Amino acid sequence: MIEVDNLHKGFGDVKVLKGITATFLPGETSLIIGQSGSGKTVFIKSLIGLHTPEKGSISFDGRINTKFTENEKQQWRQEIGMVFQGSALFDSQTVEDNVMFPLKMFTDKSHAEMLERVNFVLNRVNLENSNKKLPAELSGGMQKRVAIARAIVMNPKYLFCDEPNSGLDPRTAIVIDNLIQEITDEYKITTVINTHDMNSVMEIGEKIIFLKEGQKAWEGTSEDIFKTDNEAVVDFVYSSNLFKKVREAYLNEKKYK
Ligand SMILES: Nc1ncnc2c1ncn2[C@@H]1O[C@H](COP(=O)(O)OP(=O)(O)OP(=O)(O)O)[C@@H](O)[C@H]1O
Repeated sequence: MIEVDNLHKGFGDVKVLKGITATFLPGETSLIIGQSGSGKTVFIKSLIGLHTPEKGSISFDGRINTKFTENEKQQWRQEIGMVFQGSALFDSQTVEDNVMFPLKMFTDKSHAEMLERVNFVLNRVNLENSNKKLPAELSGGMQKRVAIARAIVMNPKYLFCDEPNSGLDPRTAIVIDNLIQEITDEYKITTVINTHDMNSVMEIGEKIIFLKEGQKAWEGTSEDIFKTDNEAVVDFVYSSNLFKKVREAYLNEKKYK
């Protein structure tokens, strides 16, 4: 479980995060949404320790990240998996080497043991038989699956994804979303995703946190988002005519049931 308490972060005079409090649970996929500039990236960077809070705290199963000893920090880093925008794979390394990288870096497993784990996670993301391929030989969706395999190879407690669907067609995006959600549930990972993708919000929004100008302006599920009359959320999520119509249809259906 990750507990964020009254998190403040700014740069110089610019206040970006203004007192965010939120809880993220194991086995749950949480989405952070909000307009460009609302602070989503600063929030996720704070969670992974790239920004130090000015005020407030972030605790990982009771351990406050700013109070870690060097050893605890090392341990915690190994408990984190990350999927970045654009997959961030090493272009000159094969799929197998990309996925094996964290194991080489953090463990003293034998090559055979590492390979067994790599094959297990590649199989889990439906990418068997691609070990010797280079990223450039794969589609965008397959590259994302390699990135997910690499993120879970260390069996993380916490998974952070920054725009995991960027650059993917809607169908592939749903496959990736569902994969992240399944893995989260299966291995009871605490997963936090930054997204612009409203399809994701509708599909996998077990918990959605809406940021507005650095504050948590709303929290709920994808069910709740249809029903909410929070103006800022409605404005943001239903800025597309298609989603507006979906919402109207949903509300009408509920009314006549
Ligand atoms: N390192 C930094 N130094 C100064 N200002 C920063 C820094 N990082 C972010 N900001 C500012 O913080 C604000 C929030 O930025 P952030 O990147 O978190 O927004 P976002 O919600 O992720 O936007 P987008 O959806 O466009 O990625 C912006 O005004 C940005 O200019």
